[in-house]
Amino acid sequence: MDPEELEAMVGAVRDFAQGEFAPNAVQWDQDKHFPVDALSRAGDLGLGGIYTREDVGGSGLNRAAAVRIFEELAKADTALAAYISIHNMATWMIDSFADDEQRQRWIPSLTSMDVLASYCLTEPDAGSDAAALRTTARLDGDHYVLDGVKQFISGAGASGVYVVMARTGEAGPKGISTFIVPGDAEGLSFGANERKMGWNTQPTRQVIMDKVRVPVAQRIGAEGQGFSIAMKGLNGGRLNIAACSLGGAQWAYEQAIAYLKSREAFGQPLINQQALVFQLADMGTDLEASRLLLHRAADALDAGEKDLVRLCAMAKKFVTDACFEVANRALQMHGGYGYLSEYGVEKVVRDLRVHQILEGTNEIMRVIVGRSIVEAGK
Ligand SMILES: CC(C)(COP(=O)(O)OP(=O)(O)OC[C@H]1O[C@@H](n2cnc3c(N)ncnc32)[C@H](O)[C@@H]1OP(=O)(O)O)[C@@H](O)C(=O)NCCC(=O)NCCSC(=O)C1=CCCCC1
Repeated sequence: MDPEELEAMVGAVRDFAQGEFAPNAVQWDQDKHFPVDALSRAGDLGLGGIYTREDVGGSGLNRAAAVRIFEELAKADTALAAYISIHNMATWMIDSFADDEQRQRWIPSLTSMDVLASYCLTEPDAGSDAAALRTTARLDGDHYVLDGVKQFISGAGASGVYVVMARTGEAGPKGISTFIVPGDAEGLSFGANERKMGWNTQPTRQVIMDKVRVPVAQRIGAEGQGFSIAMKGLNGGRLNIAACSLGGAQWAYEQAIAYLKSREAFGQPLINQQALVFQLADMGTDLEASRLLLHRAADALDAGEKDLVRLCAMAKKFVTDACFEVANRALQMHGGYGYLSEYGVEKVVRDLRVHQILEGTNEIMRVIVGRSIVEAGK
């Protein structure tokens, strides 16, 4: 896609998100409503397979374009943008690692978002130490039989496709494989919708598998390749989540500037207070630095650079931490109004907080970056 086409696409996404998501986001958040109809319209715009190949209905864009798109979506509803990110991650994993027959079977309905997807790695007793997962997939003739529980699964219950990492062999990362489990599989059930601080425009539930039979053909990649597939999905997922933090924080920052210009105190507009303008200077700098690091990492992922894992982890850690602080400061600048739901800023703060925890905590991002620094000596 040439730069002009990309700008047109980003503009179309902005118009769509501002028209469809932004006017409803606060109410959806209050009602804990997952707007699947709006997601279906996002699918019409090509947002179900942003970096999925075009022959199966994907948009075929690169990761640098994807982070632009997630930033725009998140300005309208950060939590819903984050769900779209997860759907894209799961769709990409099937597109990249399934055989052609499976791609043709599953991907077109995912790229159109007629069917939604969930990514199932975390378990009640295996979060940061993902390679310790205990869900099993036992071979039985031409099927695998899956047993186990997945925790904190976005979209669970509403999704029609679950990309599940399960153990087919030895302990540790080499014994894990990846499966496509359809939402109507016998033996599949879901826990209650979790009550959360934020991310209320998407459901989070356990996915419970009790002797779920899945044809061998629905294993994606080779046996034992599942951990690597899951981590490769997460490299891009971490950038998308960072882009969602950036979009949410950029929106909150612009709201704060407008508020400071309109609000008078002590006989003059608040924007005349240098203490506040200095804060805006820090916030604007952090947003720009976040954007630069995010795009550096996206370019590295696009080019398959040797350091891509380190750069994705750096971007996820830096951007989600910096942008949470920006959004929180924007709330403070609104005074008491920042605490009211109708202003929308407190929703962004609640939504962004979890980005420091999920898709690898920011402590795990430091583990990844630290290991790489020690190994490379720089
Ligand atoms: C980094 C980590 C702590 C490492 O683990 P170990 O030391 O056990 O494994 P180790 O020896 O580092 O590695 C094994 C193989 O795996 C490759 N690989 C690892 N990372 C990556 C990577 N990023 N990209 C490509 N390959 C990777 C590694 O090279 C090795 O392969 P090799 O043996 O050399 O052939 C890993 O477990 C991790 O990251 N946890 C965070 C999980 C975590 O992020 N959840 C998030 C779950 S999803 C989530 O939170 C969601 C929330 C909301 C909804 C969506 C999902």
